[in-house]
Amino acid sequence: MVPPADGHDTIGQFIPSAHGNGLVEVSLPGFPTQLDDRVIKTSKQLGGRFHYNVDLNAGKALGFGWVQSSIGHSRRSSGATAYLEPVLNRTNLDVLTNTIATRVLPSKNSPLTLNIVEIATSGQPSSPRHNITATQELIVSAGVVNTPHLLLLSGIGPSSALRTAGITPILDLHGVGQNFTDHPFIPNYFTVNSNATFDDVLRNETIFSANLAQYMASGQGLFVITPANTQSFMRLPKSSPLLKRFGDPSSGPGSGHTEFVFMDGFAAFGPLPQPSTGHFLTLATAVVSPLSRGNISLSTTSPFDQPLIDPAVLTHEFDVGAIVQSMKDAQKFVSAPAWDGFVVAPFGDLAQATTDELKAAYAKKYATTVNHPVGTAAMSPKQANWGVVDPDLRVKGVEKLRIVDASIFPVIPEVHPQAVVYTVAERAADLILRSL
Ligand SMILES: Cc1cc2nc3c(=O)[nH]c(=O)nc-3n(C[C@H](O)[C@H](O)[C@H](O)COP(=O)(O)OP(=O)(O)OC[C@H]3O[C@@H](n4cnc5c(N)ncnc54)[C@H](O)[C@@H]3O)c2cc1C
Repeated sequence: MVPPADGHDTIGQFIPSAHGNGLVEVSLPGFPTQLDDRVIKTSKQLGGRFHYNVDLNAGKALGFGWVQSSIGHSRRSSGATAYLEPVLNRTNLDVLTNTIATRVLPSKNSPLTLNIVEIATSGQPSSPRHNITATQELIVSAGVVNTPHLLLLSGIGPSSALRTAGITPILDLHGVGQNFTDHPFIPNYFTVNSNATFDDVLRNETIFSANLAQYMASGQGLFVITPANTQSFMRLPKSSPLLKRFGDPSSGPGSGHTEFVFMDGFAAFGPLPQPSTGHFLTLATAVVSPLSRGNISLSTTSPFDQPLIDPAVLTHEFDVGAIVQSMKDAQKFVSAPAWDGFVVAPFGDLAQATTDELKAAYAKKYATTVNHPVGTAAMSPKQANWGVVDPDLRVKGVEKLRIVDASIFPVIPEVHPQAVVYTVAERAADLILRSL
């Protein structure tokens, strides 16, 4: 945890002892918005399911509190900046840019050993192809969409679907590309009585350029934030009929079912563009323990064509019911006294979404994903007949091929996934070292 960009006093905004000094830099919001105090005050006033949580990353994820972002010294801190850049001068490391892996290939059929990667060195369909053979093992980390894409192109996946797509199967592994899970997300828009939202920054090129210039020159101002400074994770009410009907899909009583993210302006998620006039609050709500499952499949046999992605957003009734509950919770939250004189009214279709049925229709119209997909090469127990990798992240039924990315998550975490991806990667590094 490093100081926020604006250097403000963070006492009471996080629990220092819950944070270490790892490689990825994390900080609290470095530019205040007019929503921040209102959110914190309301959560302290309402309590219960809406309670304040001083540090959402200190082991108890429920409640309302400050967003912690992987931002250090006003810049994004990431796997690239924290882990890769510092070791780029190592003699045993080569990074090939503008290069894509097009297939993994066997060096031996019995036992099936997949330790050759075919690459296209200029990243174009016409690029020359080269094969690189790993002496130890291949590690695929192409992400939730492209890891299953690469496996399917290589003939690893559901055999009948592969044959239909024109690929000769080399390993019948049904889980490849299945179990796609993401957090469905909707914007709840409210008109507000304020000229200080970020709406005019997005509408007016001069104001936008001034904000950008300030950020570039000093690392300060609006562009230093994500732009959400506060958020929450909430449980459904204990009496919710959804829990009775579907059981509890979360990982336990300390984990959320829904999330709120507060943005000080019109965030154009979903089908509606930013209106040309007016000032807004976007209270985005998400389901973080969804039961809908989508999939990734081949559109063609070319590695240069995107695969088909079916995110299956809000296709399970639990998810629809939970997002409707989040909309009611959002309305209750912004009706608290701290918002008096600021929030004017629900905006657009939300104003008409007065019943559960109409809220569900609104959610289906406006839903998108939070870009938190996981699960398309899921980890399962060693003997399980489902899943794609064993607990040591080795691909089932294959030698010398491991997967390390968010595709191996069997279930979606009820939080944002970046830190969990890094945790998996750290664990994988230990497993790989131990196996050498
Ligand atoms: C717009 C957006 C916003 C997000 N915001 C947040 C957030 O605020 N907080 C949070 O926790 N999470 C966020 N996420 C989610 C987070 O970024 C992902 O969960 C995480 O990056 C997944 O890591 P990964 O290693 O599985 O895959 P990735 O980070 O996607 O890495 C895969 C890598 O493989 C490369 N690759 C793919 N195919 C090939 C190929 N064939 N050959 C060679 N290389 C290939 C890609 O270029 C990429 O570099 C966001 C995601 C998006 C898209």
